[in-house]
Amino acid sequence: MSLDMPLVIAHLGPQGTYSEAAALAYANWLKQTQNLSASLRSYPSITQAIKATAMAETHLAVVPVENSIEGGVTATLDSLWQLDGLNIQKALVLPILNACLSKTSDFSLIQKVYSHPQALGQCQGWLDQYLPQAQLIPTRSTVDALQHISSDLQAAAIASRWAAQLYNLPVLACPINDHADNCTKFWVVGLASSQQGTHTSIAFSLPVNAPGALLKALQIFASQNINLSRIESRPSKRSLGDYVFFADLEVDASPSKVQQALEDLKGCTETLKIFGSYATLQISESEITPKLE
Ligand SMILES: O=C(O)C(=O)C[C@]1(C(=O)O)C=C[C@@H](O)C=C1
Repeated sequence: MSLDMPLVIAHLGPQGTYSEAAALAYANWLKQTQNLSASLRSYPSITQAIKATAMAETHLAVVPVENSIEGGVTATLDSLWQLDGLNIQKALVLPILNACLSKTSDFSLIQKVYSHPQALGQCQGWLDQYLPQAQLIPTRSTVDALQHISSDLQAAAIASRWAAQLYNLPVLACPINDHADNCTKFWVVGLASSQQGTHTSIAFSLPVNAPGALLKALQIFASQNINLSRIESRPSKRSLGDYVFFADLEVDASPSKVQQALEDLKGCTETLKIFGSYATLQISESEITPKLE
């Protein structure tokens, strides 16, 4: 990969996923603010998109990290814990308006609903109310769900309205997410170091599974008056009850205090990963669906 070549951005594909929309919004932002051109490259899984960037096959990856209804995207958190060298360059927050797509307009005919597990979870209440008879089937992305409905009148898929438009499929209902303000945060990750921004993200494991071990780590932030805007645990996969903790720290007012806190944190964690500091871009519905009225 040479520095002269246009930026390549990895994302979960195929064409028409929310991840592609986030990657496009970021590419547009790069063009407008830095006159940089970027091309997108789609991968069959979030893990593969992140790995491609860790191995320098692409410059960046745009991956979902957290949804306002469903919470953390485990493939992203687990990959960032396992791989080395990646830093968060930017966070993007996208509104997510899910649509129910099907070739039938008769709800009572639908026996199967396909989608990405995050999208199925975001519409759980709607599915229970309108399609209680349907079996919910997870797919690798919202767009991967669409192949199942092209010839099956008993199937529906959950995807975006622009995916419906792109693949010429009818929208039965939209939006169907259980909360109107449904949004997903994406991280732009890359190998470059990132030191400026409003938030710093970290992940750590504890040396002992003993009373007070987590408290001791968190006390460092409390005593430096650093607010945590998110804390989340994932199984370490070593043994039952052993966890890795992911935290986002607000750095705005006090980058030097955060620096000091991270130094102190090294002393009471087993492994500490620092993913860098970054700013957040809010993307509006009109920026990601330019072709829809
Ligand atoms: O399947 C897609 O379209 C994706 O981009 C993945 C994904 C996710 O993993 O959270 C992205 C945003 C939405 O929350 C739903 C699904």
